[in-house]
Amino acid sequence: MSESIHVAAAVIRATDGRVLIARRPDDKPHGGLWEFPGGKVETGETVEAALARELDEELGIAVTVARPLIRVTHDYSGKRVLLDVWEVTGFSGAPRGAEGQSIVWVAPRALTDYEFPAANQPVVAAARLPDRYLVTPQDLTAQQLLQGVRAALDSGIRLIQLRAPDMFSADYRDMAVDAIGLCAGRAQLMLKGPFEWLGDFPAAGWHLTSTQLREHACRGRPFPVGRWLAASCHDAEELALATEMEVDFVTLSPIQPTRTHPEAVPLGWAGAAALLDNFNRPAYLLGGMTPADLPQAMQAGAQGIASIRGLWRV
Ligand SMILES: Nc1nc2c([nH]c(=O)n2[C@H]2C[C@H](O)[C@@H](COP(=O)(O)OP(=O)(O)OP(=O)(O)O)O2)c(=O)[nH]1
Ligand SMILES: [Mg+2]
Repeated sequence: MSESIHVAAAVIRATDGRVLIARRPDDKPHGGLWEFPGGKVETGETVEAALARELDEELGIAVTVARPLIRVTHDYSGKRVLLDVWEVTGFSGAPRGAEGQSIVWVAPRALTDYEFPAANQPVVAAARLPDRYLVTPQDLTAQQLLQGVRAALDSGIRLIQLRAPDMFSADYRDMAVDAIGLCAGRAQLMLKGPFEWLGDFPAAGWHLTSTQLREHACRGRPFPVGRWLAASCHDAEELALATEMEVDFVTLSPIQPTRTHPEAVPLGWAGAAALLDNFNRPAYLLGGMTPADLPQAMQAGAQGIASIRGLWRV
């Protein structure tokens, strides 16, 4: 296959969280579909320079703050595109459709109402997901857990995994119901438990263990898109299974040595970056991460960090 076309694109986020999308002109490839503004990186140009140039040309704005969000490789019938997507949170000027295209500011959850080119599915997921994924600690009472979830919501956490491996099943299920109620309208809750419970909590997303992933990946997604599906991955093989199963996002671990899994060999930053280079979906780095690690996690190609102790406040 010929070399891929490198494209710089922007998820431009306003202070109220809404994202700017543009309608591709009818006479261009994928005409009429919505897109994240951007265009081809020119020879000798850095991605950041291309991003700044395209957003000036297409929207008349000057980028001041941007960070790497996700890189997606996609084959359009023999034409390979590398979408290099950056999140832009600072710019000067008022965006307008400088090439005559329609533009619209959309709430993240409403992005799924718009039709994008095929490569964009993981980009839309990345635009909807936050940069921190809280995983709840073990060995807590239900009351302590719910108190911690409340504190996390108040501190701005928007994605939470209810992990309670030592809890009896009935207690976990009760707590799941309470946690779903607490998170409603404020955060996305992800449950982790026996595969047979999948259908019992439709308001919650589902986070598969790597064992469940290995066992069930060949059958594809267990439920349609629209409900979040995630998986725990530790190596290239599991990331490939996550792609096969069409999960929405993954955790990749361990990055650093951790107390939870002292025996596991850490991937390190370089190991994580190499794995993510060949993976097309949002990934949270897990294992010894704190919010201070966010910039480095993003540079490594991750959506952000997942953490137990690094994000738990009580
Ligand atoms: N900008 C952008 N391009 C996308 C997205 N999704 C997607 O598949 N693409 C593809 C379509 C094109 O094949 C390629 C980028 O093309 P483009 O038409 O924006 O390139 P450009 O701004 O340099 O335009 P031109 O000078 O070639 O007219 O990437 C997206 O969300 N944003
Ligand atoms: Mg363009």
